[in-house]
Amino acid sequence: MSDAFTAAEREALYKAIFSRRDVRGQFLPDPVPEEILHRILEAAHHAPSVGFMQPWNFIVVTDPAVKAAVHADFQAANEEAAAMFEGERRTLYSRLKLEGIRDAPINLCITCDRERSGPVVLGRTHMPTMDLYSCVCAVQNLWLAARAEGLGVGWVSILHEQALKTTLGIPGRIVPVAYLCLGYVSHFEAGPELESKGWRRRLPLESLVFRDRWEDREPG
Ligand SMILES: Cc1cc2c(cc1C)N(C[C@H](O)[C@H](O)[C@H](O)COP(=O)(O)O)c1[nH]c(=O)[nH]c(=O)c1N2
Repeated sequence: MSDAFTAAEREALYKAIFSRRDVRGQFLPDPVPEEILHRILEAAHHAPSVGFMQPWNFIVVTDPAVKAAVHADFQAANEEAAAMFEGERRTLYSRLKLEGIRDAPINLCITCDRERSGPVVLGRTHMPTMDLYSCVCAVQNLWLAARAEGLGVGWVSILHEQALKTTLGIPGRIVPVAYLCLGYVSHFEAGPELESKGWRRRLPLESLVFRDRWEDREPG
């Protein structure tokens, strides 16, 4: 058997990549079957990790009371965030829907245990944040697998780290990397909502690619 993907397999992978969206407002209340949740968590668990550290944990939140508490944390942080923008930009910011915490049937916090495999980790010695980046790889695996399952995912980072830790009872050494809203959706948008709502456009790829060395030019 060849190690290469067939054309259809390749297409399916790119379809997941290009049609994955950050979902905030399109969640349906339909329950997510346990075996599907398990499949996407397995996908996350098969992410690469520095020194094969596998520093992640997955806190699956379904209790409406816990979701409501996280939503209150979001609201407090979001008011602070809105105040950082001026004039029209603030008005636009305030109109954006930036979370689906209470609408999504499942919320999922992906955390990083920075001490999982002892103090010396193969590959992390000179770049200590690599364990955190490994957890982000797990997030992306889950996000793409969810898309292939027809499930939407939305990442909510408008939260104070300590407030989230307190609300979820996360111990001191553990870092919450991603708070995700997860569930079936009415539809997937064709492109990023921040683009369709006029917040920011996708930069042209060519403007971001350098050859051999850093080039001193602005993207876009
Ligand atoms: C680390 C990180 C953190 C956040 C996000 C993403 C990532 C990678 N995004 C989603 C972000 O806005 C979105 O990915 C981009 O706008 C591109 O859109 P698509 O993901 O392609 O739909 C996001 N979106 C949102 O509405 N509220 C949020 O708090 C965050 N936080």
